[in-house]
Amino acid sequence: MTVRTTEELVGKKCLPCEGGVQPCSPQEARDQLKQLGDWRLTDDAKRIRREWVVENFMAGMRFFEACAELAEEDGHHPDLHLEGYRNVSVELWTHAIGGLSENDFILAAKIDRLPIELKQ
Ligand SMILES: C[C@H](O)[C@H](O)[C@H]1CNC2=NC(N)=NC(=O)C2=N1
Repeated sequence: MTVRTTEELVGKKCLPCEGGVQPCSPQEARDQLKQLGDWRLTDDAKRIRREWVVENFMAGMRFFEACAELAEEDGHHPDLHLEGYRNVSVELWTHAIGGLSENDFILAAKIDRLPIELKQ
């Protein structure tokens, strides 16, 4: 997988993924993550995850709504978690291949640009 800048990723659209392609390697993922916000590679190297603390529960739900609109637009969907009423985390992986593809980094770059009401 070619490492792309945030600008390049934001300018791309997720491609339908029907499986049959190799997930990107942990090293490729780590190299690509350097271009993004505070995303971490999960221990199994199959997903990327970012966390935020938002102002309140509804701020979390508004952020999820914005993520959902992105996902529907791109046809690629995050795992969304809202725990302890203000702890938001988003996980991205490509289900069809059981690991990471460029789609995940495209969506992460776009999520990084969404408005979010962080806890003051
Ligand atoms: C055809 C289309 O690519 C699939 O239905 C999409 C839908 N959204 C998806 N989202 C994620 N995260 N992984 C997938 O493999 C996936 N597949």
